[in-house]
Amino acid sequence: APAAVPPKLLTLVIPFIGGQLLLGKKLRGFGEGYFNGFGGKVELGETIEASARRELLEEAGVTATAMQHCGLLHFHFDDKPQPWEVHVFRVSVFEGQPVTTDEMAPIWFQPDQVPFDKMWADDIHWYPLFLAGKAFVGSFHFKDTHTLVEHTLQEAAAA
Ligand SMILES: Cc1cc(-c2ccco2)c2oc(N)nc2c1
Repeated sequence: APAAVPPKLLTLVIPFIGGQLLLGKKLRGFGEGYFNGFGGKVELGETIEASARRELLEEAGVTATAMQHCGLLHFHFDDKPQPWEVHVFRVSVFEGQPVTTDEMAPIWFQPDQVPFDKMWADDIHWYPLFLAGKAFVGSFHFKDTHTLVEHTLQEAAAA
């Protein structure tokens, strides 16, 4: 059987505080104008959780003081050989004030105002579970970065 390509590990960190979500608006480069949680690649030698904290500090300028792993999302793409494994974290307390950088503007949203039309196509499926405080596991098959073909999603045992 063809050797499986190990998944690319990524983190996705979303503060959910006082009933509001903090998302980052990409100001330039890949995905300009799109909104997402904060995150990126897990580097060699760092734990997934340490990577999540680092990304939140680098991208939003705040330090997570209460954070829980709440989701595991697997992605595979028709146009990429390597699958992606995204670890989603909910931050309920952070220290500091969110900072706008030249790359990213942090913006607070009411749950019913999340701009799904300017977000990854998988988000509209799992955000309801995230907002309900659930833990979840999902698998998403993308044709390319913008085209979601099919997905499965389950609530998981409490994180
Ligand atoms: C394939 C993929 C990757 C990411 C991602 C962002 C940061 C780290 O991984 C996603 O984020 C969302 N919301 N959907 C996503 C799909």
